[in-house]
Parts: sequence; structure tokens; C-alpha cells
Amino acid sequence: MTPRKKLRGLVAATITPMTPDGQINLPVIRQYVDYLISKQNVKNVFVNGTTGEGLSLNIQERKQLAEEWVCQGKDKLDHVIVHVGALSLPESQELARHAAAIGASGIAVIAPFLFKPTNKDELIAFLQKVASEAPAVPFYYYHIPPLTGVKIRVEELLDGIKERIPTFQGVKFSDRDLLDFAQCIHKHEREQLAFLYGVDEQLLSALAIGAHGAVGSTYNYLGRKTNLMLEAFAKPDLALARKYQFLTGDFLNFVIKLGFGVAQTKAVMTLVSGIPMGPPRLPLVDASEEFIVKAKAKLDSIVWPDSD
Ligand SMILES: CC(=O)N[C@@H]([C@@H](O)[C@H](O)[C@H](O)CO)[C@@H](O)CC(=O)C(=O)O
Repeated sequence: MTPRKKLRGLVAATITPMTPDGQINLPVIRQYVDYLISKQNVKNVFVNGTTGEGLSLNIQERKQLAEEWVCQGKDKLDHVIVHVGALSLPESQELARHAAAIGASGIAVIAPFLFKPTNKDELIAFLQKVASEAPAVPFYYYHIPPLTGVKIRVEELLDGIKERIPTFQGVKFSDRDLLDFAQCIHKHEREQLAFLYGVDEQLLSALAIGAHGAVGSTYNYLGRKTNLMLEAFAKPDLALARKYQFLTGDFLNFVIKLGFGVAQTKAVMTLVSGIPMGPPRLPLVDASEEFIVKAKAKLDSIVWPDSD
């Protein structure tokens, strides 16, 4: 897939649909692609990331999912970014070569998080070994310290990164440290990079400091509302943009208090889209019936500015 457009705007961190017995449910991807485009106005996806349970899948499953998204997204989606990070360097390299071979429009890599890099040079060395396996594919660093425990500041990581990784194209920044994020944007203003924010409930703050877009789980089912927030911000109509952020925040605040993670995201997506996302894979367990009832009631109670 040769991207015609720069990576901008919303990117859905895709969920991995599974059958009730826990196999990946590939036939659902076609419907999923159409749903994202027609109902959520989202035309970029990030496959096999956190929301996609990428690190809980085996290599074969990850390849099959990547292929299906690229194939079903052909001439429909703008970007299919495949997350190829793994704890094992050879596995990550194999996934990178595979993503290149199938025509993914980008690859992303998370920091290894069992044996962790202890400094910037160790992390770059790992990222470089993966990126070099796909020398014609844009490369994104996936920063998610709340899950990896790797807290190397991105601002420092990016210093000189282009010399080591010529395909470096940007960062998916899933952390609340907006000072670090702002410094990345500020220091690389002149380069054609994409700084994508990954804490959906704080996206408006990230837009204010120059985020080029966002990757997140909620854009699967709140993509249309979040796109209206982006439009309001661009106008600029900050009062309206805030309304959307407060309302999506109100929903997330509610479900986070109930206990919210990938399993619950799967349940909410099934509820909203009607597409069966199935159960999560252990150690995650299904969302409770009580959670689903309460989440639905909360979503139904929200009065959005565009439905006035
Ligand atoms: C920790 C986590 O899962 N963060 C999500 C957010 O989209 C998150 O679900 C959202 O902000 C709600 O808290 C994304 O940053 C993860 C993501 O993009 C991915 O699945 O690759």
C-alpha cells in the first residue's frame, strides 16, 4: 500500500475480533473496515497494538491479521500501520519483513518490556534492528510507559534518531506527559513527522500543543464524535471542541471507575457497532454483564452537541 496522504487525523487502534472459542475471527474484518469508514469517518488503522492484544497473539495470527487488514483496506483505508513489536528481536524483525512484503503503510514498535532497555542507546539499538528489516516502510516508535514501564523520555530518544533510523516517521505517544510530547513537536517542527497522541480523554490538550493526530481505542466507536471535535478545534470553535472532549471524557471517566481495559473495549465496540468482537484472550477476561448494562446506559444518556 503506497500512502497517498500524510498520516494525520484519527487512527483506530483496532480490536482483534475473536470467535467464542478464542480463535481470531478474520471474516469480520471486512465489515469492520466498512464500519469504521461509513459510521466513524475513520480511515486509518493501527493493527496488533495494545487494543488488538498484539502481544497475546502468536506470530502466525499477527501475520494473518495484518494481511487481512491490508487486503480489506485496499482502496478504502488511507493507512494501515502494523505494530510489529515483540519481546524477541528476531520475531519483531520477522514481523517487520512481513509487514513490508504485504504492503503495510507503516510499522510501529513498542519498547521491549520484560528485559527493558535502560537507556536511550539500548532502545534505539533495538528499534534500529527492527526498522532496518523494512527499509522502505515508514517507522513509528510506540511509546506507552504505563504498560511497558520503559520511561525513557521521547524527546531524548528522538535526538539524532534519523541518522540511526532513516525511515523514522513519528511517534505514537500513549502517555500523559504533555511536556515531553510538546518538546518532541517543538524540536521537530521543520521535519515531516507525525506525532500522534494516544490518551483519548486528553486529546484536546494534545491538539493545543500541535498533535498531528491520534491513535486510540475509542476511535473505533467514538470516532465520528471525536472527528467533530477535531473540526471544531480547526475552525476554531474551542467551546464546541471542549464540549466533545468533556462528553467523551464523561463516558471514559464513568467506565474507568467501573474497570476499563481491552476486554471492556471489546464489549463496548460489540454493543455500539453490532460487530461481534468476541472475548479477549487470557489473562484478560470478558467484561461483566453489569459493566455492559451500565456502559450502555451511560452512552445512551449522553446528549451530543450535534444531536441537539
Ligand atoms: C492504555 C491504552 O490502552 N491506551 C489506549 C487508549 O486509546 C485508551 O484506551 C483510551 O485513552 C481510554 O483510556 C491507546 O493508547 C492504545 C493504543 O492505541 C493501542 O491499542 O495500540
